[in-house]
Amino acid sequence: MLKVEHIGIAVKNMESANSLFGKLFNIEPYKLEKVESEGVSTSFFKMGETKIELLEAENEDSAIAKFIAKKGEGIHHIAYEVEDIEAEMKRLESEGFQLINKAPKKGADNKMVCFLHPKTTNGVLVELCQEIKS
Ligand SMILES: CC[C@H](C(=O)O)C(=O)SCCNC(=O)CCNC(=O)[C@H](O)C(C)(C)COP(=O)(O)OP(=O)(O)OC[C@H]1O[C@@H](n2cnc3c(N)ncnc32)[C@H](O)[C@@H]1OP(=O)(O)O
Ligand SMILES: [Co+2]
Repeated sequence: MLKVEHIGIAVKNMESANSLFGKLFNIEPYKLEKVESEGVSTSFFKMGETKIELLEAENEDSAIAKFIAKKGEGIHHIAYEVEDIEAEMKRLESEGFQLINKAPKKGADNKMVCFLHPKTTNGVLVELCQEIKS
């Protein structure tokens, strides 16, 4: 794994969260992007070598909606950048980590992603991200 690519934070209202984190960081988000397949809208703040990703649910089936209903707003996941997501998925599965999605899927911010189940990662939802090379 190369670095912490982003930290995902679940928020109820993107507009107010963007305003709050914009004041906190004293910067504007560099990207607002909907990911239909995940039922989320996202907002990214660049923080040095890593990013903060705000996530708002677009529908009640969204993982973010369920998370907020159960746990409230807050840190949702940690994403790591990897060179070769398929190789990492194979390695991690052989190490006993549970893959939530068995194949990489298109995520936000030009990445292919997959998720590891929190019950196999000490309660922290982990996302792997590989940059989609143009
Ligand atoms: C891809 C776009 C973007 C990007 O960066 O590119 C994103 O990051 S999208 C982020 C939103 N999408 C996801 O999170 C997809 C992966 N998540 C899932 O598949 C589910 O949320 C899952 C499997 C983690 C939980 O599923 P579900 O909510 O249906 O089940 P439960 O509520 O029963 O949870 C089971 C168990 O896990 C605990 N849990 C749930 N979410 C989290 C979390 N974010 N962090 C830590 N733990 C979590 C939950 O409390 C349950 O534990 P239990 O002890 O049984 O209460
Ligand atoms: Co993410």
